[in-house]
Amino acid sequence: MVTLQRKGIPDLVTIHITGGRIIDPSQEIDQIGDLWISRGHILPAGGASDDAEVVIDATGLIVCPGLIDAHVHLREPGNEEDETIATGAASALAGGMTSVACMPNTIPALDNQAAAEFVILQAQRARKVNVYPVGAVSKGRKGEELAELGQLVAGGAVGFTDDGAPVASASLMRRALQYAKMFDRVIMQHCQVPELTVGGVMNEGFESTRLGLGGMPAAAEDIMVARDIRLAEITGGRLHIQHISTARSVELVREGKRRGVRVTAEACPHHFTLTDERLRTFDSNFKMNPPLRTWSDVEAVIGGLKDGTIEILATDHAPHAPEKKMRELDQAPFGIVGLETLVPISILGLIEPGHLTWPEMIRKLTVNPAQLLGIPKGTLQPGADADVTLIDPEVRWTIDPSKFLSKSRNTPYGGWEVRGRAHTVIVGGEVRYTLGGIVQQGSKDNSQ
Ligand SMILES: NC(=O)N[C@@H](CC(=O)O)C(=O)O
Repeated sequence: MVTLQRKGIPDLVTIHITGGRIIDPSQEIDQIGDLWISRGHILPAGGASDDAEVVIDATGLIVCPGLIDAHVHLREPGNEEDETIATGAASALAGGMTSVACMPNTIPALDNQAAAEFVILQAQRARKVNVYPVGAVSKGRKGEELAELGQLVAGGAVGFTDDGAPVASASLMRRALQYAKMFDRVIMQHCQVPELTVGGVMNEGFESTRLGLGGMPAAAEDIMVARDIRLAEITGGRLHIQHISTARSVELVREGKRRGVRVTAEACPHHFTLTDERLRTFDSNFKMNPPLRTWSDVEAVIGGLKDGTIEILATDHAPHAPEKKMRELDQAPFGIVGLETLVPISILGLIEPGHLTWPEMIRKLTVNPAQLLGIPKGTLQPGADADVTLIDPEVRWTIDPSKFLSKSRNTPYGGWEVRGRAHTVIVGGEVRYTLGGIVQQGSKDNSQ
């Protein structure tokens, strides 16, 4: 329960969170205790001398560093009918995130300093979560010429990707890995050999043959993962494999790490909870890129999450307006929303079956993505920015897409009965969300 001892919630008050299970993998903490926040920062244990203006009884709740999603699409500019930075940030907040990294496949592409600065400005205006732009690797995401990576970094870009499309050219990828090293930034790759997926709608295999739908072979991903690990090895650059989906790719990353290559990987909830059999419904909410694979791939992704080969959980939140997603399966765009279902679906897929412990899962949503993006987040250390997520791990609820704060509804999980969700979300020392909705704060909220 949130008790306000003053009328309204003023900015940057002192907050006392009592009796929660504090899980902070950055400090190897997992214990019942209190957390104090004042003037936007975490206080040392023992807290403030004065009474707190806001007291949150966190009995039965998990208190952890604000969750970070390293892979979201916010669609602004260019496709505001699907999502805007403000609605995407609200959706993130409702899902328990305090920071997200947004992909550059906007129209125009996020490939220059002004575009990166625009994202940050819009996020500040929305005043929901921190939004970090990821710049394009190539100008216009055309895969021909390197974008101005240095200027993008100056504009606030935390990494580079042409996501939505791979960097198909090996020589361009090699140069990107070399060049980004100068800024200690990561190249995030949507791994797919494009020639092998032309006309593909779903995973290539038994199900696609049965349904008569164009296939996207697992090898299209595997080959690109193998190539790029080798390129990361010869350049010494940092490579991040986005939305890993095949058994062979997981094995390649595992082996690359063993050799000391600077490679990391992320997995999305749909790739460890769903398979290509779902396409038998011809429902476009099961159409995403990379596609849903087979059970052996799902098991391999879970294996990679368990042994640390895959150190990051991310949503690939890809909103598409209903009129687009309702087209026939081969015409509908790839992608599903994910921000508001990340926590319960990860509990369902990873915690309930005993694949990961809570601290292991929270590590993949806090300190690990913070390291990937090079941002000073993902920790409850004294002095850190007070980005904190309280999770109710037991509350049972039914996923109802009509209630999403995202502008889009394209989820495969509608109607699923799940357990666990964000209870209260604090960003920069401000309570911005509690179960039941966005907290309106003073006159400043949404007005600047
Ligand atoms: N992941 C998806 O299925 N869709 C992404 C782009 C992409 O990666 O294809 C989108 O922007 O919609």
